[in-house]
Amino acid sequence: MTPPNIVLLACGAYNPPTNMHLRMFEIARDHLQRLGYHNVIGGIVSPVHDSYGKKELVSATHRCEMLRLALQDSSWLRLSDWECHQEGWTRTRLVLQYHQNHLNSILNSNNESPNKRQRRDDFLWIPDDVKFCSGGPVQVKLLCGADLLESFGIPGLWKDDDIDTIVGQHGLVVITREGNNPNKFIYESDLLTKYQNNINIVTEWIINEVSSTKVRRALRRSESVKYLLQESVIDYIRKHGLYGTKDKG
Ligand SMILES: Nc1ncnc2c1ncn2[C@@H]1O[C@H](COP(=O)(O)OP(=O)(O)OP(=O)(O)O)[C@@H](O)[C@H]1O
Ligand SMILES: O=C(O)c1ccc[n+]([C@@H]2O[C@H](COP(=O)([O-])O)[C@@H](O)[C@H]2O)c1
Repeated sequence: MTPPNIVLLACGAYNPPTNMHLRMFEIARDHLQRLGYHNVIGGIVSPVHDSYGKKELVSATHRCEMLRLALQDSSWLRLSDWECHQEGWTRTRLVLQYHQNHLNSILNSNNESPNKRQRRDDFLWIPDDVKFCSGGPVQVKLLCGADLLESFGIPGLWKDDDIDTIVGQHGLVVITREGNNPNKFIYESDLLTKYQNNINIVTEWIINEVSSTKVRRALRRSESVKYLLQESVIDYIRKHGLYGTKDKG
């Protein structure tokens, strides 16, 4: 059987997007390549809908615009504003399924008519040097930090069925994060242990505890955030006076 082509999808608030949000994709792809998966063909960043209602969340318009700027130099990562344009918040399982179905339907129509490929924006981001037409379908895996994995254990937050589908059918790539212990968390969960082969833990040795919360705090206090975010994102934040930067020059 032809192995599936892997697309990594990360979801979150991106309020604002930090360099670590981008780095996650790079270290995940490196890790998978070292394990012999040379078929990681793309990465999707999917910011959450405004109605998710997280503290201090700026509008999806701003978050999408900041992500667009942050991703503009990447050849293999793209923003998806699909989640933001839905009527309300969408569960992550459905986001993964939407993208997987969407990419596979493009792939199928692409097989029928190669010219169609040129016309589909969605496809243009897949690097040309990737042997995408190996025939395998696309499998969209969830890329997340270890804190998101551990949020599976918060009572009532995620549906058990959704966790089953996300881990069993899509798969997880988890980046370690200070203060979390994903291996122990998996060990303590029967469900996650059952699907252990579908979970890749990527150890981030260059510990980088940047978080959007800390960046917002620094901005509010007029402290520098240079090198934590892309320059273009910092300019955007200042231009629009986001996160308390209004009137601070
Ligand atoms: N420093 C980091 N190390 C590992 N994963 C991270 C890091 N920062 C963010 N992530 C991951 O990025 C994804 C998107 O996260 P999110 O937008 O909630 O960022 P955040 O910095 O954790 O935000 P906030 O501080 O506002 O809660 C999540 O899977 C999260 O675990
Ligand atoms: O699908 C779910 O049930 C689910 C439950 C909690 C959080 N999520 C997603 O996890 C992402 C990060 O959420 P948070 O609260 O850790 O910033 C965000 O994209 C949410 O849509 C998803």
